[in-house]
Amino acid sequence: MSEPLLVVRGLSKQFVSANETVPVIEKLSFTLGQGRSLALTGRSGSGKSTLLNLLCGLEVADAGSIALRDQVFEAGAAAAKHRAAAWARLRKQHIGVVFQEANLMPALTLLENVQFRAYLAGRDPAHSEDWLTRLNIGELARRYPDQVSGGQRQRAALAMVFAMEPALILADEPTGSLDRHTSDEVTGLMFELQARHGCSLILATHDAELAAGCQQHLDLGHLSGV
Ligand SMILES: Nc1ncnc2c1ncn2[C@@H]1O[C@H](COP(=O)(O)OP(=O)(O)OP(=O)(O)O)[C@@H](O)[C@H]1O
Repeated sequence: MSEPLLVVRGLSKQFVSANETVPVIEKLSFTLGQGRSLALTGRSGSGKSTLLNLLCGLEVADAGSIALRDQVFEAGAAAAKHRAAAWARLRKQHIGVVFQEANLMPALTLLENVQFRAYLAGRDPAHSEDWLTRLNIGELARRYPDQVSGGQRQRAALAMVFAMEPALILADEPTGSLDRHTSDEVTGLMFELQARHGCSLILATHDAELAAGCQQHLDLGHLSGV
């Protein structure tokens, strides 16, 4: 087993709305080694997106702890402001997030989006155009996000993540809006990057083939007994 990058212990999260409490993640524990990939599966509503949000600090857990690189986040322990700042630093430099909606800056071209993401993470932006080319959108580098399709935006979002050379990639249905051929290419690239740069990968997916390509598997539907 490689050195652990991420150690999750007793993690719980519930949502409280006007008339009900929805327990989503209950006492979840798992470890992900450096350079390993983990498929996160489970039926719709089983908590995949919620867990990814917890793992990058966009949601706060009710109980448990998350240890990532040299940081330990205990639910309720550290001051919220300190915790938010530590998560923001991790997201800027070490966690690449690819969620269902590609999060590009509308005033920047695709190339500028990738360059800016690399720059923010302290990486050399010189390879940005290569990443767009490898994702088959090199010819769209100088277009703005609203001048390309949803699938092309998603590939640009992946180029941004690759250009920042993260320690951990969190991907929520990253190939959901792509056709099978492009999806296979993008997935291949993700696994190649993982192998070559030793970054770890957590993929929330409904795609059994994609899940089977990962080294570890966490089925949230199974864990919560649904
Ligand atoms: N902000 C919120 N307030 C209340 N309930 C929420 C909130 N966010 C998510 N939920 C509920 O938490 C549960 C888990 O949602 P989540 O989006 O994590 O599921 P998922 O497994 O990612 O689903 P899908 O596969 O459909 O994307 C669902 O029942 C959802 O309705």
